[in-house]
Amino acid sequence: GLPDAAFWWKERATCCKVRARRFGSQRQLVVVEPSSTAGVAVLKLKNLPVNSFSLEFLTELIINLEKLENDKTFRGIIITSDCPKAFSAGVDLREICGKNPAHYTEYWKVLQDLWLRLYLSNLVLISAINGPCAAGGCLIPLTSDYRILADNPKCLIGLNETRLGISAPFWFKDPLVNIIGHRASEHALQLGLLFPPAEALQVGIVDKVVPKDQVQSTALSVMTQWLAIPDHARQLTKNMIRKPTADLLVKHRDTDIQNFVSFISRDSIQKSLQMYLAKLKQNKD
Ligand SMILES: CCCCCCCCCCC/C=C/C(=O)SCCNC(=O)CCNC(=O)[C@H](O)C(C)(C)COP(=O)(O)OP(=O)(O)OC[C@H]1O[C@@H](n2cnc3c(N)ncnc32)[C@H](O)[C@@H]1OP(=O)(O)O
Repeated sequence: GLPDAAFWWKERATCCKVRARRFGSQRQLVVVEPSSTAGVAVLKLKNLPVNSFSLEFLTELIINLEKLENDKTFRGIIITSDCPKAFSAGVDLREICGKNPAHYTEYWKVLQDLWLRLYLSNLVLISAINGPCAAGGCLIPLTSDYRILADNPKCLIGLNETRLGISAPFWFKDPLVNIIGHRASEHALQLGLLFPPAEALQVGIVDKVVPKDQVQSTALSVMTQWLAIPDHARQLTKNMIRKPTADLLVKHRDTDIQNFVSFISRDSIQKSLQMYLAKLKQNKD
């Protein structure tokens, strides 16, 4: 529950800061701005070109989320993309291709950290999804409290892992099941479906679809509704609903890492990821 998670966060926060010093990059991959609504921050993902989850980007994202969580002036965060091509292309395939087990272990731990930080956040999280959102990229919307998608045929959203010859981990699957239900998840996950906006709304993977230029303003007005509820009551309720799902990862983190590392290290898996990456590079607009 929360004490466990608090323990993990403290320990992992130190690791994140050490890692951030290691990268020492000048690029700002995450931009946080106060919004026009008091108590609301807008967090912009800016890892060009497609907000793929590199280790450096994940580290910066976690540090920024932690700062907001600990800053009592903030009650809610709107998460959006500052990359014209995508909300997020998910796991950076270069992080899970051609590296060694120690790297895969570190990477997976950090991805778990991000998930826990988001899923158990006390703040109201709203995803303003203004671009395509694939596989691991859905980690942010699926751990948010509310999801708004831009009404554009390019804005596909879903867990398409099977199309890469891999499987989504249980902690991607569980929030999806909680949100869209068992049968729809069974269908979406096995076929690796990427939903266009109208279908995404129909299946329930997003809560609202609006024209792209209204995503931000809609997120702010939805946030106002959520902030009308007293924080302590909303937080207790959120924790009560999410704790059983979160506990599964908190309790099985090490096994999950071992499973991931042995799965991703297989030659056959490496081959299919390399093929997918090569295909992405060929299919240029
Ligand atoms: C016992 C069992 C245990 C189970 C253990 C679990 C197993 C593993 C679980 C791993 C979970 C992984 C989750 C993932 O997230 S995998 C990534 C999936 N992502 C995708 O499929 C999206 C891929 N990208 C796209 O579809 C498009 O790029 C996009 C629609 C987002 C944008 O299209 P656009 O045409 O505008 O741009 P480009 O395609 O030209 O992309 C620009 C450059 O970015 C590179 N790129 C894109 N996505 C990625 C990525 N995910 N990783 C790395 N690089 C990426 C692309 O190649 C272009 O690069 P270049 O400009 O250099 O060519």
